[in-house]
Amino acid sequence: MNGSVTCRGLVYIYRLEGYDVVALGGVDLDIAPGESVALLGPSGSGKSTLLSLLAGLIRPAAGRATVGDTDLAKATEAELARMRATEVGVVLQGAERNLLPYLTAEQNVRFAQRAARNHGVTGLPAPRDVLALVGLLGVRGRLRQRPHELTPGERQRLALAVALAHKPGLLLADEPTSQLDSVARDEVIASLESVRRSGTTVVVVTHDPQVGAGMGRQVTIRDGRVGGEGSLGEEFAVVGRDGSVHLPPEVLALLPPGTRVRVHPRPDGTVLLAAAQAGAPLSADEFEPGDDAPVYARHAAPVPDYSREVA
Ligand SMILES: Nc1ncnc2c1ncn2[C@@H]1O[C@H](COP(=O)(O)OP(=O)(O)OP(=O)(O)O)[C@@H](O)[C@H]1O
Repeated sequence: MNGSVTCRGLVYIYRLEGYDVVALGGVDLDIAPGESVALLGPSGSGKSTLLSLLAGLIRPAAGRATVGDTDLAKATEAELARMRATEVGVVLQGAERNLLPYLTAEQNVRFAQRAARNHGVTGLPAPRDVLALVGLLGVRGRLRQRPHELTPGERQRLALAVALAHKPGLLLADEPTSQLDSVARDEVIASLESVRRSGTTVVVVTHDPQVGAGMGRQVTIRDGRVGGEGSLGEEFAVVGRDGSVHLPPEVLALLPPGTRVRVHPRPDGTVLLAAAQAGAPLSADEFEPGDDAPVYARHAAPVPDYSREVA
């Protein structure tokens, strides 16, 4: 597997009782094989959701995403399970969640290879080699120690080793340095760099600028969309199952809840028109993109038509 990632107009919606949360509102992103990328952005911007999608743990609501040769929207459950077992390594937030506490470091890595073996993968690396890759081999006999006997930094590197046990083409790590001191953090950054040098694509969600600086490229996610690095520079809103539209925050600031808007279909898209002042006349004909817009048309926002794509 070549470890590449492609996302086009990727949308994910959490369906909750009575309302939807649009976690990703049209992500465009390309990651080349062997790249290392930090996903940065404020809390709640959709970073972990994107990671879960790339890991094949959840499915896109709309848009396209491919990891290597796997089309994440079209793959069957069995194909996604195979991808997870053979091609993608995932480090969940919190090292302990990735480790079995009663197994030694070496046994943890060996255990993590079982799923790949069950899928017929042969020629897996020796656990010692995987531990060496993340810098854990030869550290005071760590091989035979259990997770609680390791330092926090070593535990996190063991979590990386477990995710790499089946030699995946793509490593996805969610906040691998949270709650580590600066020395341990630097060790983890060095391990990630060594993983990248081995040819594995590395995608890391992080709040830590130092971790971001240690990656080859930083991609910022804001409000469920990729910043200037990878987007087409368009703003997206998504039509929910009940027909409601979740507007981007900057548009919501102009059109607060309760605002009356006219929805005007046009050949080139759909336009929302809202009066700036009570009683101001509304006419879709008066809105011409690029024109010196009248005051009420400044609030017009073209909304891409996702209604056929969102199931
Ligand atoms: N299981 C869930 N159910 C409902 N909404 C969710 C769920 N998980 C995340 N969300 C919402 O989806 C949006 C994106 O969340 P996500 O966890 O992907 O962001 P994040 O950038 O990883 O945040 P953080 O940096 O805090 O981990 C947020 O509005 C969040 O509240």
